[in-house]
Formats: sequence, C-alpha cells, structure tokens
Amino acid sequence: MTDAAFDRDKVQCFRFVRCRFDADTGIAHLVYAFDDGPELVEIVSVPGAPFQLEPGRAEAVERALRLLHLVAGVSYYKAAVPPDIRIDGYSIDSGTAALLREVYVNGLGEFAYRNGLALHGRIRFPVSDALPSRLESGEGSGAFASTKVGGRDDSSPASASREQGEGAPVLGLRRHALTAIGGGKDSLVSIEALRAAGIEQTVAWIGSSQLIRTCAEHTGLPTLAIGRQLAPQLFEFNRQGAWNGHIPVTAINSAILVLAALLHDADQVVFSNEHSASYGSQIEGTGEVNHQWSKGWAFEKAFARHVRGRVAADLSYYSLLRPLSELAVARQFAKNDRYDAHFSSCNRNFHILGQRPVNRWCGVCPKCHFVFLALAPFLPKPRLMRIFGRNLLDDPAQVPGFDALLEYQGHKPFECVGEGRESRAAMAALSNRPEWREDAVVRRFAREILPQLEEAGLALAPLLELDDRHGIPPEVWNRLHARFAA
Ligand SMILES: CC(=O)N[C@H]1[C@@H](OP(=O)(O)OP(=O)(O)OC[C@H]2O[C@@H](n3ccc(=O)[nH]c3=O)[C@H](O)[C@@H]2O)O[C@H](CO)[C@@H](O)[C@@H]1O[C@H](C)C(=O)N[C@@H](C)C(=O)N[C@@H](CCC(=O)O)C(=O)O
Ligand SMILES: Nc1ncnc2c1ncn2[C@@H]1O[C@H](COP(=O)(O)OP(=O)(O)OP(=O)(O)O)[C@@H](O)[C@H]1O
Repeated sequence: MTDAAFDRDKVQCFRFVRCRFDADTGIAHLVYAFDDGPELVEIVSVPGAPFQLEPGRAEAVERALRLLHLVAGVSYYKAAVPPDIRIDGYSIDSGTAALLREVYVNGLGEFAYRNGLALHGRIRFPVSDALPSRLESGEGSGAFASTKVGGRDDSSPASASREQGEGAPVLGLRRHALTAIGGGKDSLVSIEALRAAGIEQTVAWIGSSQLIRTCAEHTGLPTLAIGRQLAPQLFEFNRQGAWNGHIPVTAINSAILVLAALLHDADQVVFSNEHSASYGSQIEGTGEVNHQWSKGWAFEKAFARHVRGRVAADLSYYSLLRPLSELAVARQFAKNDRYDAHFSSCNRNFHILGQRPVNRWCGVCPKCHFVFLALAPFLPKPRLMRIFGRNLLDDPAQVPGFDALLEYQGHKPFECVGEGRESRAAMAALSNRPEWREDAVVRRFAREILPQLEEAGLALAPLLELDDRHGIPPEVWNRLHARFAA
C-alpha cells in the first residue's frame, strides 16, 4: 500500500508502529500503519502537564501507554481487517494477546456482523515467549504485589494466560476516583453516589462535547477534559471504501483513563456500565451480537485484571453500576433533578465530526425511546415531558421504535438500550397507570402485545434487584449498597 490510494483488499498487514508519551506536554502519540503505507497518528492530550514522574510511575505510564496503543488500534485495524498483525518496537505476552483478541473479536462483533465478515480465528496478535515473567515491558521498580482481587469474581477470558506477565508494582496511588462522565444519566448517577459516599473524585471525559462539559461543570467537582484526535487519514480511507462500522469505544476510553489516572495520581477509574450492558441482540441464525460489548462484564473483568496485573497493582478499574439493571439506574436517576436541564443520553450529540443536534433529545432514535420508557415508571409525567420536550409514548409514528425495544417482531436495536424484558416490564407498568395508559404507544401495547406475554415476566421489582457480580472495591460497595437497594 502506498500514500496514493487505499485498497482494503490489498492490505496484508496492520502495524503497531510506535507510541510515545511526552510528560512535559501531556501528549501521547499512537502510531499505526498498513503495510508500508503512511503513518496514521492518533493524538491523546492529557491536561495538567508538565508531569513529574518518579521512575516507578514513569514505567507504569509506559505500560499504560502501550495498552492504550494496542486497544486504540482497533479503529484503524477495522479499515482493512488484514490477515497479519505486527507490533514493531515492543513485545507482548500471551495474556496481553488474549485480552486484545477478546477486545478486537467481540468489540468488532457488530461491525463484523453488519459487514458479513468472520473475525474468529483471523485476529492473532504476535506473542514473544522470551519475555521476562513479571512484566511484558521489563520489570518496574517498587514493591510487587500479587493481583488477586480480594473475594470478588475475577475469572476472565484472559485467565488461561494468567501465569505469564502478571505482578505489577504497587505505586502508592492517592485514594481518588477518576469518574468517566458521558453526558447521560448513568455516569451522573455514579457521580452523585460517590459524592454521597464521601469518595473524592475528578470527573473526566474524552473529546470536545460541549454537552458533557456542561454536565461535568454542573457537578461542581474538579474536571479533566482529555483531547483525542483520530488520524485524519482514517476519514479519507473511509471515503475510499474502507471497512467501517462500530468499534468498542468504551475499551478505548477505559485505556485512556487508566493512563490519565497514573498521571493524576488516582487509584480508581470508575465507569457506569449497568449489568444489562452484558446482553446483546439475539440475531436469528447468528446468535448474540452485543453493540455494547466493551461496556459488559466480560470486558470489565478482563481489563481490570490486566490493569492490576500488568500496569499498577493498586489501580482499580470498575463499573459502579454493574449491580444495577437499566431500570434500576433509571430509578436512581429519578431521585435527583439537578441535571434535568443539561443531560442527554441521545448519541446524536456525540459525533466527533462535528454535527450538532438542534435538540438535546432527537426523540426518534432507540436511545431516546429507551430512556423515555425507562424513566417513565419512576418520574412524574410532567417532569419527563419537560426533559424531552414532548411525549414519545403518545406518538403513533414511534410504535416501530418501541416494538424493537420490546423485541416484538424483531431484535433489540444495536444501541445502548436495556434488555427486552426491561422494556416490556416498563411498558406493562405504564399500562396500569392512569396518566400513561391512554397514550397511543401504551394503549396499542396493552391491546396487541400484552395479551401474548406471560404475566410472571412483567413485574418491575425483580428487575430492580441488585446483582452480586461486580468488581466494586468492598470499601466503596459497603457505603453504597443501601443507597442502590432503595
Ligand atoms: C456518535 C456515534 O454514534 N457514532 C457512531 C457512528 O459514527 P459517525 O460516523 O456517525 O460519527 P462519529 O462518531 O463522529 O465517527 C466518525 C468516524 O470515525 C470512526 N471512529 C470514531 C471513533 C473511534 O473511536 N473510532 C473510529 O474509528 C467511526 O467509525 C466513523 O467512521 O457510527 C460509527 C459506525 O457504526 C460508530 O463507530 C460510531 O460510534 C462511535 C465510536 C461512538 O463513540 N459511539 C458511542 C456513542 C457508542 O456507540 N457507545 C456505545 C458503547 C459501545 C462500546 O462497546 O463501547 C454505547 O453507548 O452503547
Ligand atoms: N466521552 C466520554 N469520555 C469518557 N467516558 C465516557 C464518554 N462517553 C461515555 N463515557 C462513559 O462510558 C460509559 C458508557 O457510556 P453511556 O453513554 O452508556 O453512559 P452515560 O452517558 O453516562 O449514560 P446514558 O446511558 O444515559 O447515555 C459511562 O461510564 C460513561 O461515563
């Protein structure tokens, strides 16, 4: 492949060329290439430079940088999906390769399904068996700790390889949470819960979304806005017919925040991924395809273990909302109206190429449909109408959108929405409420769909119960359990 043109079918090899972090500027360069083609340089900028890093911290930053380089490569790899992968300049062990294979194969699951590609067996990261046994990139200084996550379930897809490469040092990180904020309801629920539990936090986000900034500023907490620029050639490749589609963006954001946590001396990276995120769309003839795979529990477990084992033993990565369903998160959000005029879960707000919606809620996408439906059982109707500016459940044109959420005559949309059983239970609850039951979509549900459903599956209460599979540190969970149970 040359500079002149991009032909996805001719590409043989995807290369991780090099990565570099400059502590004086806070800028990371992540460099990739296809064959001997042009360098594709992604730039991540972490505010707060210059960073004074003692040797043990600098080594951990280098390990986090390589992890980010490897994970963020998925945006470029997908453009050609070539048969070979090469890593120039450093080596990885088999545990790291196993994690990456999971991230690429599952995180590109929707991409592969939509493009008719088979990724299983195709994605192989080269492994060096001659690595030192403790750390893939040379041993760090400082006290080494075992990576057991006390008492919690830390089995992971990468566990088969746990004997190799684990044993990162304890860095003595400050007790402080870097909480990812996405502008929607989920992270706001986490931020308020951590605040109530007295845990110090900085709210952090990636990208230039004004909506996220406004929500972050509204928390009144310290903020950290991290810049990210994709290599510009990717968009040109897309114009020239590159493979394109969904990527596991949460995995990339997670790796960026792990790097930022080391730079800003925080011992926790907190995401807000509910347990419903672990369930994908059931596609006839294909099986499960999960749009939000890197928001799921399998990713969280594998990534958290990798960070503790190979980056810093005292750096926790977890999702505070893992025990909650989407409906349980909606119930928590309803308790506080502080963000009503600022938040949005509608993904049309978050394009990196600059489109800006006129309204915070487009009102026609699966996320708008789902968030409206999930909040409706828990919010007074006038408050919900003020948030959305209209009643999506009284618009007959929206029936097909809600049917998809109910998994009625179709599969769950490829979006960040709850499980079909959550949507059905929410709709069934509304069909019993005088203020909702006459609205067009609810009325039609009660008439046509409800009679076909088993009553036992429609109760809200079981869906609000907390799940005990999570990776929340016990000292945090002990302070929050009662709040989330109510
Ligand atoms: C905002 C959005 O939904 N974007 C998806 C959309 O991309 P579009 O072209 O409409 O706009 P951009 O997001 O600006 O992307 C431009 C191109 O750049 C590629 N790209 C972007 C970010 C990145 O990290 N790597 C990239 O390669 C992208 O492919 C475009 O060509 O459609 C795309 C194709 O299906 C999606 O990939 C875009 O999704 C974004 C990466 C994104 O941030 N989406 C989140 C809102 C999202 O879907 N979050 C999921 C979490 C899923 C997970 O497992 O992490 C969720 O909330 O469920
Ligand atoms: N730009 C971003 N920077 C950092 N973290 C992000 C960003 N966008 C989303 N996240 C995080 O990724 C996770 C999944 O995002 P998601 O969009 O589901 O959450 P949300 O925006 O908090 O809520 P909602 O589901 O209502 O949109 C959350 O933990 C969120 O904070």
